[in-house]
Amino acid sequence: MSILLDDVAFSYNLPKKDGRFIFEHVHAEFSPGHFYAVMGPSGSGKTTLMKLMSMELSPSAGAIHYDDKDITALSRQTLLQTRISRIYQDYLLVPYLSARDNVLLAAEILGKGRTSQDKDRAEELLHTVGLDTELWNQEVLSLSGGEQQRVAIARAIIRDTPVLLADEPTGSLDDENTMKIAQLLRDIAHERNRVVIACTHDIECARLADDILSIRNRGLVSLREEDNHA
Ligand SMILES: Nc1ncnc2c1ncn2[C@@H]1O[C@H](COP(=O)(O)OP(=O)(O)OP(=O)(O)O)[C@@H](O)[C@H]1O
Repeated sequence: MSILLDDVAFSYNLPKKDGRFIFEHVHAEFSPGHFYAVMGPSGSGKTTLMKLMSMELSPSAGAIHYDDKDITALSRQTLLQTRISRIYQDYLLVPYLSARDNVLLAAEILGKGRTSQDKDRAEELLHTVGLDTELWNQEVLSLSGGEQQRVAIARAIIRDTPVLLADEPTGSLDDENTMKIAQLLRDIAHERNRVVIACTHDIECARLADDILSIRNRGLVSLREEDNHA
C-alpha cells in the first residue's frame, strides 16, 4: 500500500484570517518495503503529519491517496482497523492492563478473540522489543517510560498492517534499545513489505531509514532526492 501526499496544506486555525499554516504544498510519496524517517524541530508538524495520514485531521487543501484512492473515499474506521497501526508519542496504553494484555488486546480487536497463536506472537514481540519477561504480567502503570514505549511498539507491530506510523518511537529509550527498535522498524519494512514512517528527533534512528524527510519551510524535503541532485 503506497501513500501519496499531493499538494497538501494544513492549518489548525482556519478559517481565521490569521490562521498559520503548518504545511503548504507538501508533495511526498511513501512506498511499501521502505523505512522513512521524518525529522524536524519541535513544533514543526511531525505529529500533525501522522494525524493527517491517519484521518485524525483533514488537509486544508490538497489530497492524500492510499494506493490510488483519495483518503476521503475511505472510511476512517476501516483505515485504522485494517490498514494503519500507530505508535503514539505518549504511548496511549491501557494503564491497568498488563504489558502482555495491552499487546494481546490489539490482536484481539482485529481477530476473533484471543488465540494461542496471538499469545505466542505477543510474547515473541515483547521479547523482540527487549522487555524483561518478569515485566510481562505487570500493570503498565508500574513500568518505566522506556518500558511502556516498548510495549506500545509491540502492540502496534502485532497488528501487522500495511502501514506503520511511529511518532518518536525511541524518544524514551537508551542508545542500545534505540538501535534495536530502529533495526526492527527497518526489518518490518523490508521483510514484510510494509510502509514504515517514524517521526524522530533521533539521528541514530533516522540513520537506518531508507530515506529521511526533513520538514522545512512548511514542506517535506527528501534528503535522498537532495543528495541525488547534488
Ligand atoms: N490541536 C491544536 N490546535 C492548534 N494548534 C496545534 C494543535 N496541535 C498542535 N498545534 C500546533 O501545531 C504545531 C505543530 O505541532 P506538532 O505537534 O505537529 O509538532 P511536532 O513536530 O510533532 O512537535 P514535537 O517534536 O514537539 O512533538 C505546533 O506549533 C503546535 O503548537
